[in-house]
Amino acid sequence: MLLNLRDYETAAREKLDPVHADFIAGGARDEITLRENEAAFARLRLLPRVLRDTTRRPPARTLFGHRGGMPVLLSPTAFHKLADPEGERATARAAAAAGVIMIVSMAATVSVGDIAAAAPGAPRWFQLYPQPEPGITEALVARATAAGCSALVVTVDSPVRGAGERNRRNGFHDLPPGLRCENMVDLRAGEHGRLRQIVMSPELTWEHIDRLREATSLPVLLKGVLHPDDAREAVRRGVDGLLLSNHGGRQLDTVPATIDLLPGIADAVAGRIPVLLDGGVRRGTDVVKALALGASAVGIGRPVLWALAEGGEQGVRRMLELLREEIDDALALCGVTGPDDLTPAVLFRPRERS
Ligand SMILES: Cc1cc2nc3c(=O)[nH]c(=O)nc-3n(C[C@H](O)[C@H](O)[C@H](O)COP(=O)(O)O)c2cc1C
Ligand SMILES: CCCCC(=O)C(=O)O
Repeated sequence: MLLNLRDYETAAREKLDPVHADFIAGGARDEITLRENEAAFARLRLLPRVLRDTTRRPPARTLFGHRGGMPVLLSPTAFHKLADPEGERATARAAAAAGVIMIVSMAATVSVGDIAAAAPGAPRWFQLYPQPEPGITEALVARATAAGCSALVVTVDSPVRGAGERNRRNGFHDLPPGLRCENMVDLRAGEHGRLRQIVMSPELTWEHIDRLREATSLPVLLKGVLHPDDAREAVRRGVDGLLLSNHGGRQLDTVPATIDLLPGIADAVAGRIPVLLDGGVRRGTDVVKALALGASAVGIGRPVLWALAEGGEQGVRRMLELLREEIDDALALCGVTGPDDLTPAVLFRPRERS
């Protein structure tokens, strides 16, 4: 029975090639961070208020001009056609129906233009691994802009590709025949959408971010800043937002859970730019915890791919509906009457028991 986000993984595994299921589920190395993301949410305790009339509770927020129905985004994930033949088209339609922003992966198996055509008018952002050659990065930005993307999410936690040992054991190194990284087609001579076209480069520096910001008028968010000093540097350089993420435990293993890093990052940023968070969000209570600790919204990664594999567009729609119901339920039970009630006071701290 599909009662919650975790149930979609079980259902999806019955339909997916086990090698592809491992690609989705897996993390880097010992998968310590992968487990920690969910474990850290589970360790936090909520402390509700009562008798406050919570009839009007959804804290809809405006993010770069988009007022969402719920404070959830689809984090960028590669290769949706591994999960469903419609791939990112199906995801985009489901996101549009739920009124949530889809962050299209640079490694999508449908081009960003075709994704836009599948869900015209829907809010979407584009995720980018900056390429060492500025011309290629700029060509990608041009494709995303032409497809109506309203923000760029630049992934900065990948100077090298994460070491997923499940993929190594399974010999999964590139897309199966017939599938391509469609955003990359015709960008480099002699390459036609193979995964290796997406270069994860140790050469990247803050200057690449400055240059990207000069080349676009779109808001630029950084995905994968974990250190408060880097968060301050991002603000200093005029970055428009942060997506606090450890790549779902797929890059450097043994970094902390994002929810444990959030208070430090929120302090460093001090409200000057929005901070979003992803990693291990599976429950409405996880969303409430992240908002209470200073996130403007949260992203979900794997549950989207599991739901897509389970039931295509309808699967993702239903999964998002379940999450919406859970958020609503958690807010009501916490006694939250509006955004101002979402403060760290919603969280129970044992040492402040009086
Ligand atoms: C199968 C898969 C593919 C991913 N592909 C990308 C990607 O192309 N670009 C990126 O920035 N992050 C990528 N991520 C990381 C997600 O954006 C996100 O940070 C992570 O999945 C959030 O954690 P969660 O899966 O626990 O919700 C990927 C994650 C998964 C599981
Ligand atoms: C170049 C594709 C990378 C996908 C990714 O980021 C991941 O699998 O975590």
